[in-house]
Amino acid sequence: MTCPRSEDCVTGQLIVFTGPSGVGKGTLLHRLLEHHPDIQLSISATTRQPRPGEVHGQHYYFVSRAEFETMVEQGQLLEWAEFAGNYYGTPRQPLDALMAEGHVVILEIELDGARQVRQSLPTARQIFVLPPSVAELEVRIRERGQDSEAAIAKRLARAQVEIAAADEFDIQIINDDLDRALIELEQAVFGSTHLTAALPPSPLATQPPT
Ligand SMILES: Nc1nc2c(ncn2[C@@H]2O[C@H](COP(=O)(O)OP(=O)(O)O)[C@@H](O)[C@H]2O)c(=O)[nH]1
Ligand SMILES: Nc1ncnc2c1ncn2[C@@H]1O[C@H](COP(=O)(O)OP(=O)(O)O)[C@@H](O)[C@H]1O
Repeated sequence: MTCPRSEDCVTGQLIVFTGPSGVGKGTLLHRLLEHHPDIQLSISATTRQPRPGEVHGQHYYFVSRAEFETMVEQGQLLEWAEFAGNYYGTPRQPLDALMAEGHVVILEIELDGARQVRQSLPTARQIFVLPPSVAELEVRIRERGQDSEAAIAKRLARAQVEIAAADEFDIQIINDDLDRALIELEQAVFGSTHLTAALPPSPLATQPPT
């Protein structure tokens, strides 16, 4: 993470980024990293099968259930959870290295994992992304076309529980208009009183800074 004036910069900042399946987490993070390539995304381990276009070691570490259970037994994971019939977890060692280098690191993880991190790393900033409505969430997850009917049903059922927990998080962002949600995410990550003031105006900002 490079900053024009180090005293204005928050380095080694951990961000937890949570939201129901299909809400737009991956889309928002992809756009955020286009504008802020220094931000690091933690690469999770999962037992889910790769989706078309997903690459081992880039999107996830795709592992077997036995391999995942070994990672848990050996304490290799900062947090882990079962979600929609698969395991997901954050490898501890690569995260520790990125944090030691002073990066802004984002964990894109589900609710149970966010709760574990809230206990173990309470200084992590926790952000929850909400859909404009549950109906819109279902439209998005269906139109994405990457999940079976059974998976969609499990994920939508879980979404109700996750949405009900949104107020546990430091910041809530409604992903209705993507550009506006992205500006809110940028400000949530950098802190509206910290880096945004030190950075050139975001190419995303359509409003003059207040
Ligand atoms: N607890 C935890 N959840 C994770 C991790 N990696 C991904 N997830 C979450 O697992 C859920 C399912 O992820 P995925 O199968 O990629 O589906 P998507 O949310 O529809 O893109 C999402 O809520 C992710 O944020 C992890 O390392 N730990
Ligand atoms: N603001 C938005 N308005 C409409 N569609 C969106 C918006 N944000 C994301 N999408 C679409 O919703 C679907 C799910 O987005 P994705 O980023 O895969 O969600 P998640 O990573 O949270 O599961 C994708 O097809 C994406 O193009």
